[in-house]
Amino acid sequence: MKRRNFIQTVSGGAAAAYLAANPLLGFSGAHSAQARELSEHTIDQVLTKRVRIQYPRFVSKNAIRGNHGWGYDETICEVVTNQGAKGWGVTLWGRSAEEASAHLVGKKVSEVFAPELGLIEPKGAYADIALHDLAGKILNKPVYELMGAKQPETTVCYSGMIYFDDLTPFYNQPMGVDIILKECQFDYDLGYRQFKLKIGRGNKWMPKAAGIKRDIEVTKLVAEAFPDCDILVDGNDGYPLEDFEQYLKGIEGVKLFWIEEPFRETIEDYTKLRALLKEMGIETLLADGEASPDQDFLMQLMEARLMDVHLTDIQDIGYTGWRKLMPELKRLKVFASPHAWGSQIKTNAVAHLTGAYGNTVTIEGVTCISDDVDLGNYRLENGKLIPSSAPGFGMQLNK
Ligand SMILES: O=C([O-])C(=O)C[C@H](O)[C@@H](O)C(=O)[O-]
Repeated sequence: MKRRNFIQTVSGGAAAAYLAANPLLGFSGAHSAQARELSEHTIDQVLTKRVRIQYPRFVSKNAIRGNHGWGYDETICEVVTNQGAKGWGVTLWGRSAEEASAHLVGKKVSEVFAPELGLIEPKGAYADIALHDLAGKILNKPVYELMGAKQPETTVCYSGMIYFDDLTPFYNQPMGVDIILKECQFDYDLGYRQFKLKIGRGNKWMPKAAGIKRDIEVTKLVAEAFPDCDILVDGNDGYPLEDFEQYLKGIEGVKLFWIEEPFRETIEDYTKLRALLKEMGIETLLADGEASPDQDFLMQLMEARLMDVHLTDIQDIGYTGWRKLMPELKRLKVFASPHAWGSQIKTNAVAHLTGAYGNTVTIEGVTCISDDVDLGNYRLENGKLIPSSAPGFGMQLNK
């Protein structure tokens, strides 16, 4: 995976230049007072913990991966200061706990973190999200406010938990398409008004023609049963362009809010897909950049106007990386939707980021249950996710 280093590009001396070029709302005079408060805390510990996250139902396969199951153990980082303040969050993939600990322990919070920027040095990346929570908790502000927004911009939130559950055996028989409708109803009752359907059953799990037929059937059934909801589809890079054309023809008349990662992104295939959509009179958004993102290539896609929504995962470039990316997306007229699959811990954290920066077309919702984590006061209202206004991310570790 190629990671354009968004954190590095704003580190050290470059940080001051970056800040000068990207003034954010709400920081002017508050700067030094916040820095002073953060300087009263010295980091004592950078801990790694595991918390159990459970899904409200079994989550099955997507086009490329087998059953996701009932949940998983999430690795989180907790940062503790000499004053007893604690902040925590999911870690960044591929970043080192040891490096973060060596860099952060013994330093004042203000030396490693600036509210208007995020992490100052990339060495602390493992704790990037935890430091945002910590700073919010010390300054007694929700993270969106820490980043300059008095009130969060609220965004619709889609259910990202609808997998190929029709293929899951129940007493040795696949459950069939009804289960997808039941799951949509379950999510509707939770407050979702957007459903993301996984497609690409023919990539691995069904004969190709039957898989495309099933994808079409499921999409049409959901559209018919929930006319007041948006439908998003995600091929997880498992839908070659020719097959995807068949799928689009099969669902004629169904409005898609977005098409996500139908195939591994290339300029050539996305150019053809754009042309096809135009020819078929289909208006939708093209969302990409989640799976093994190559940020330089994504930039090329965006500049060529072949991608409408940027999806890189929050654990990939982190909070600080996303904060750097957000103004670039606005300049390119591309929407944001930091990918949050995995757990509600991520969904909730993303709601603060998008709450502060806006320009987000929807947020990935993953409803969870956990004995280890109090997931805080987040609400789905009219399909929109309202972030907690408690300090930090407003979530607590139960043990
Ligand atoms: O957009 C999404 O939520 C994903 O594509 C998540 C993936 O389905 C994830 O479950 C995986 O990697 O298999």
